[in-house]
Amino acid sequence: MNIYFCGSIRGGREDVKIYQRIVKKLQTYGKVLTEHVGHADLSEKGEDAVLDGDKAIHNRDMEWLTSADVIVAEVTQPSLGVGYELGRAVAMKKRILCLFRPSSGRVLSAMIRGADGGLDSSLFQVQDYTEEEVDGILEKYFGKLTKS
Ligand SMILES: O=c1[nH]c(=O)n([C@H]2C[C@H](O)[C@@H](COP(=O)(O)O)O2)cc1CO
Repeated sequence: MNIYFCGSIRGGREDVKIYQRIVKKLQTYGKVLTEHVGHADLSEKGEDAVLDGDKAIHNRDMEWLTSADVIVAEVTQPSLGVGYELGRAVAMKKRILCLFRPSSGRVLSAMIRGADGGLDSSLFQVQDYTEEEVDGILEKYFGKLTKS
């Protein structure tokens, strides 16, 4: 299974430890295409090693998104890139799980919270969580996915 993980980079790296934890768990279910999002040494400048810069990052990520079976996004730290990826993924009719921590004190964008399809089986789901709960939430989500 190809998994595309979204997390803030230029939007700020405050949550990188949580991204790392999520990526590690996701790797037990399949190939995480965007593993770099969880790397502690990736700063909010973004990936600078890519030769063609931002265009190459965008085009590579859109290819990965197209090939993904499921998208998991940590949406607590607001990020234009993550919002864009989610919009593109919705247009591609991908299966999407968004994870948000209310303990951050932030209020999630209505454009994300409001996109939740409601039913457990819906393509777009938003799940509020605390860090301790994240492994269990992913186990439940991927448990259902692999059965369907
Ligand atoms: O260097 C990068 N590499 C990369 O893969 N991205 C993608 C993956 C992340 O889920 C998302 C982060 O967007 P932003 O940088 O606007 O926070 O965009 C974004 C950047 C920098 O914008």
